[in-house]
Amino acid sequence: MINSKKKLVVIGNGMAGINTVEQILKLTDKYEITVLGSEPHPNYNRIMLSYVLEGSKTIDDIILNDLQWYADQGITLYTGKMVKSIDGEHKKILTEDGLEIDYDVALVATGSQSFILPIPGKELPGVIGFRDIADCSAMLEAAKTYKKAAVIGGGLLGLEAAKGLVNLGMDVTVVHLMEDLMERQLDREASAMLKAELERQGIKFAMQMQTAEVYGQDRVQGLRFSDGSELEADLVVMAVGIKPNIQVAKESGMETNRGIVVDDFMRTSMPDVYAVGECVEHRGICYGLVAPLFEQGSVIAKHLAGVDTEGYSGSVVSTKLKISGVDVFSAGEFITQPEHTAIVAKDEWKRTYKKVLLRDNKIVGTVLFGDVSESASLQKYVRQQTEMTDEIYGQIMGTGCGNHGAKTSSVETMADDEIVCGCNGVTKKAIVEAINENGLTTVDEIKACTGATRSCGGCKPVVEQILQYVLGDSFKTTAKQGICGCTTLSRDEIVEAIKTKGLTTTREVMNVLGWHNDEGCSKCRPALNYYLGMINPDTYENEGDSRFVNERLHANIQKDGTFTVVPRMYGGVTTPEDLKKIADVSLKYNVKVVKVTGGQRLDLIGVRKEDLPKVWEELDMPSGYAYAKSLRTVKTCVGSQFCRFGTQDSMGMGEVLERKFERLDFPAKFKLAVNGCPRNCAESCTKDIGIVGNDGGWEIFIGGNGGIKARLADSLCKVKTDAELIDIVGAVMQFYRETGQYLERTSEWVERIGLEEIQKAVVNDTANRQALVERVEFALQQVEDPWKKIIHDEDTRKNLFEAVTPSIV
Ligand SMILES: Cc1cc2nc3c(=O)[nH]c(=O)nc-3n(C[C@H](O)[C@H](O)[C@H](O)COP(=O)(O)OP(=O)(O)OC[C@H]3O[C@@H](n4cnc5c(N)ncnc54)[C@H](O)[C@@H]3O)c2cc1C
Ligand SMILES: NC(=O)c1ccc[n+]([C@@H]2O[C@H](COP(=O)([O-])OP(=O)(O)OC[C@H]3O[C@@H](n4cnc5c(N)ncnc54)[C@H](O)[C@@H]3O)[C@@H](O)[C@H]2O)c1
Ligand code: SF4
Ligand code: FES
Repeated sequence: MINSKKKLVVIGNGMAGINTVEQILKLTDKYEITVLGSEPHPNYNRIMLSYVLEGSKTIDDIILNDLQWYADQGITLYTGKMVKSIDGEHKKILTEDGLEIDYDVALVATGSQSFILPIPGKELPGVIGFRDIADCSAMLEAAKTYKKAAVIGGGLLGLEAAKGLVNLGMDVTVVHLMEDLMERQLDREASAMLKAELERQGIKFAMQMQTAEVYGQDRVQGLRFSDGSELEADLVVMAVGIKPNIQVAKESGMETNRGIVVDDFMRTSMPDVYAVGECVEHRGICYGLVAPLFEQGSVIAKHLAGVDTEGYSGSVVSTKLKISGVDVFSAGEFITQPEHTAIVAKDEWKRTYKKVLLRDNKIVGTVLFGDVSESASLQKYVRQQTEMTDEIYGQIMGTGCGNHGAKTSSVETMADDEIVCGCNGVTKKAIVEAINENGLTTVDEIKACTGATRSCGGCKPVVEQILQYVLGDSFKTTAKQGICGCTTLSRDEIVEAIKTKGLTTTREVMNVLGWHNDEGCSKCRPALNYYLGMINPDTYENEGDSRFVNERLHANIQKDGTFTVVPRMYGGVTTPEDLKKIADVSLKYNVKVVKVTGGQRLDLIGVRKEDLPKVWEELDMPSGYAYAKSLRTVKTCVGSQFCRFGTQDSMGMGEVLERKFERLDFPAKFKLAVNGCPRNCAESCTKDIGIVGNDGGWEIFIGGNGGIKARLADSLCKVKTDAELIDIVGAVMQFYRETGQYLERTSEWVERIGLEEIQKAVVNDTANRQALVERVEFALQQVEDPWKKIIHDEDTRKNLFEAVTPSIV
């Protein structure tokens, strides 16, 4: 039988080449396909090498198409085969070891190689790039013996490599040529925030350093810089960019420049020879991310299958750094120019930064740090150069009022054509249709069906949300979510392990429970610090470094770098003597504003960091904990002492409760209110615990919230005596402390645990209530006033308050 199929030979078994083959196979079976790759492996996910190095994936995990796949598709695969050139006249592919393979159509997909700086010593053992499995294995092996690594280049690759090496226990310095990290993707602000976060995660930096030489005898021993200084290193990773592999093209006489020159249909200057991927130069641009390469592959697949296509017209690229606990996103233009209108929001406390650039009111670029929840929408707006409107402003900035006030980044409001998976160009609509039409129930099934999540994996949380949204109640997460990217363990598993294994420090938890990331991240470290303190209140030593800056300094940082001081005023009641002290201190330390807070306290705004201990000393009042995940305030109404309607002494009870439970740590901030009668002047309905007096005693409400996600409190129970009230309040607090997830407010906790379950634990089961009360009493015995402690601690005063700037967790 005569084989009527055309011979398609692909040179390069990497991500772009095989993605193109996959797209061709979806459209046509008219090609007999042969693939030649110089690496000894089947096609794997190069992007995930960062995760292999970091320790969260193995080589096996990152194989995209195993050998069986090639066999199943009828593809002839040659691994470890280096192609030398293409003989266009005789239509043959020639390999370095003398093989000749006929072709009708050839596709060059040879990718890039690491750019190695042309400096003395570059060939010393221990100097490598980071491009393939071999490089990754070499680094994993080196880390077993050697301890000091230098990564040259503070771009995406260098930073991911550095984090991986830190995880392997190495002492890592990133040597960067420029003033800012990732200067090709980020502006100065985001770069600085990124650097601070990575330093916190254990990476050191040598900025604005030009490497002149790698020195060493039989192996690298260090770097010498152009200013004559040196850095010791027994492993050097060069991550200073990439160089397209164009040798085959040059040898074959194709037009090349930096890359292989192609037209909009990805045709090279040689007849019937196409090119795709990082080796390509299209309209003067060589791309280094998979999304544009897969778009190129789609054009080739359509063209070769005879499906109409407009051709490839270039891509707007966006990038995300793949380091757990560091969310950075950038798309389009990112440096503010005079012609731009810039929308900028920076939150130093939450460590988030958002910049959106407009030109002629069109969205042309964005940089996000810390909160990248709007990245998908912004990517679309940048790609389409969407006109800025009030609605879009409200959506992406999460501000404004009226209809566009609410932050609406949920999948429910996401447009159908919004691209969810940037790497593979998969829209929300495609995912929803795939779920509905094929009865999909897991992210893995969506991956197999649509390709979403298959490359960098950055879109997985959104894909999971879409799945949840489409399936509603029948949604079950199959892939268990860890508390952060450093672990797959849930909050309950971690708390259980701390108890059963007797773990005592955050580092011990991370080591014993196999954290992917030795240092943890800004999500898990404060959470572990809380769980450890909650479980071992008497023995656990609070780790200040694992707390947010406000909790370390016991004051709230403001946008101008000054702090606020809120002294405790039990039940919102003060005295002329205390007011006088507050006035004196405010005058003496030039407090900018004295503000009455929503919780009936006085807020001294604008205190300089170095003055904080002196302010506390002279105030001689307890800390009001306005900065902490702790009992903030007990708001009270006038109550029966003075009010005509009051049946209960709300001021008195508020003071009792506040004195009793102050300084107790909770998963999140905690607020109370006590009212003398159901008129509810102190607004119990929006508090974590709201107490309302009635004729026969008190009614207790829980789970109220007046914040972004407002929620009216649920009635928990009615009690007759003050003693019963205090017991149940204590039991609710302890039950929340023991079962709440770190940062989960009671409004979410009540919804998650269920009101009935809480009633059972703290109202109906009196023995359980008693046990909770005993545990909360025990925890309360350990608390002390932080301000008092600091006032008498010279070292802390000097190091924490008189040092130049606080390092922000
Ligand atoms: C560690 C790391 C992390 C990355 N992270 C991301 C990320 O998060 N997001 C993102 O979008 N991109 C990321 N990238 C970039 C992405 O991996 C590349 O853009 C993509 O792999 C390029 O695909 P390609 O097919 O053009 O090249 P490659 O995947 O490099 O494939 C080319 C293949 O051709 C082979 N070859 C070369 N010459 C010949 C020859 N003469 N004969 C036979 N075979 C040959 C090579 O050995 C190689 O296997 C990352 C890259 C690295 C190294
Ligand atoms: N998360 C991701 O998307 C991701 C991750 C890894 C790699 N990649 C891709 O892989 C490719 C390679 O990444 P890369 O970071 O090497 O490339 P890059 O070109 O993005 O960054 C190289 C960095 O090295 C710096 N540099 C250049 N010469 C230097 C010198 N002599 N000394 C010190 N620093 C020097 C540059 O200033 C630049 O910041 C890129 O295409 C990148 O997009 C992407
Ligand atoms: S809640 Fe009742 S007791 Fe309290 S101030 Fe208002 S009316 Fe008076
Ligand atoms: S965005 Fe990279 S896999 Fe989806």
